[in-house]
Amino acid sequence: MKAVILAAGEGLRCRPLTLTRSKVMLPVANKPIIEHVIDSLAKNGIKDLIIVVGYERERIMDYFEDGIDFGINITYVHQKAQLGTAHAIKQVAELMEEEDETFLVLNGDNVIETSTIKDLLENHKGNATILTARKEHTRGYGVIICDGKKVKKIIEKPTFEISHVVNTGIYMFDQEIFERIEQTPISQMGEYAITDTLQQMIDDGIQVEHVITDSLWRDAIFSWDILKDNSMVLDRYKEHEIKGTVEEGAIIRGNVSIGNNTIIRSGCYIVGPALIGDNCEIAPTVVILPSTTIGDNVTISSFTHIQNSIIMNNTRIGNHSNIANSVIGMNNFIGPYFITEDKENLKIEMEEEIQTADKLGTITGDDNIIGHRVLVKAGAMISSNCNIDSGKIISRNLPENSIVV
Ligand SMILES: CC(=O)N[C@H]1[C@@H](OP(=O)(O)O)O[C@H](CO)[C@@H](O)[C@@H]1O
Repeated sequence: MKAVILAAGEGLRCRPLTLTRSKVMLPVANKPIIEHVIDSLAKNGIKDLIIVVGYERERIMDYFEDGIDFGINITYVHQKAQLGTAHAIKQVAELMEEEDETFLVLNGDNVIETSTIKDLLENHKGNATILTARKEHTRGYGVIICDGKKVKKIIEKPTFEISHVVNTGIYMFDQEIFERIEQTPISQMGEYAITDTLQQMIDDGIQVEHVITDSLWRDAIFSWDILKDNSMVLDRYKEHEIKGTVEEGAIIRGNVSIGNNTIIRSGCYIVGPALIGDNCEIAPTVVILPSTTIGDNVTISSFTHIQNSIIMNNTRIGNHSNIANSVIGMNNFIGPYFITEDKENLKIEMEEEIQTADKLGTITGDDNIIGHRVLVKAGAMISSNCNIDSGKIISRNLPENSIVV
């Protein structure tokens, strides 16, 4: 059986992190989100995968290549214009062979575990089955009204609460779906939505079923959501290994992974769950607290504290810095005494709506140069390619290529 991963969109609401990579390539537990999906497919015995790519597609294709290193054969299809989920699925029609009676469709930007798709694979019946999950807050999702296994209605992103059963965007379809997609009209949002296709099938009397999962399924809607994804994956992570060097006098507590060629200097205090990649240098007296992931080639200087954060590859952080509840992108050069302020239940304006982040410091994109003694106020985001002079306080979002003097 073939699987199809939809990975063409940018993930606008995850900017500034998605200015340089698509949402599916954002790292969670030191792996792109889409790699968690691919791992789950490979572990469930799926051998053939089609990835629908678009925005920043080279990054995806260069990383996974033909998929052999990831235990699966990958073919790529280019969706030239992002015209919705039904339009994305339609792109793979020509690659389906007669023996592919049914196929699995997944979003590339959702973190899942091996068991998430098991029940769907085992319980698919008829023309279409939707994998659903129960969620307390359903804002931003499609929700489902059902009668037992039978789906009665699928309502895309309702503005009021109707149901706590959400559409995960993971489906089993048979090939009839392609004809159904042809008959799907464009939505008011200007997209061909697979949820409209499914609703039309239901209206035409075709049985659409759902299977509910209790396993991990996390969709990062906003950039700060990857902090929670990261901490949930780290809590479940079982393959901890210390490959690098831990000097005498460094204290490591709980589940901590340390990559090849990484050196943890004497006097460091690291509490897991935490992941540290390859070729990192963690200077004496650095403190790393739970739910932190540090990428490859990262240098952290003395007396710096990091907690519940993601630090991506090739970043340097100066001494006496304090980073909490933050995401710091790739190739950043950050001077000493860099402080991120953080706040709980932070209100952030996005697309003219107020969103709430449970707890957030800063989100910083890639390729920034930040001087010493810079303070970033809670929720302020630094985009990419910015240059910030020493002693500055950043209290609002900085657009790309900003120079703060
Ligand atoms: C039109 C469509 O396919 N909508 C899906 C899809 O929404 P996106 O905004 O495209 O991510 O994925 C959601 C799950 O991530 C699901 O809840 C929703 O119903």
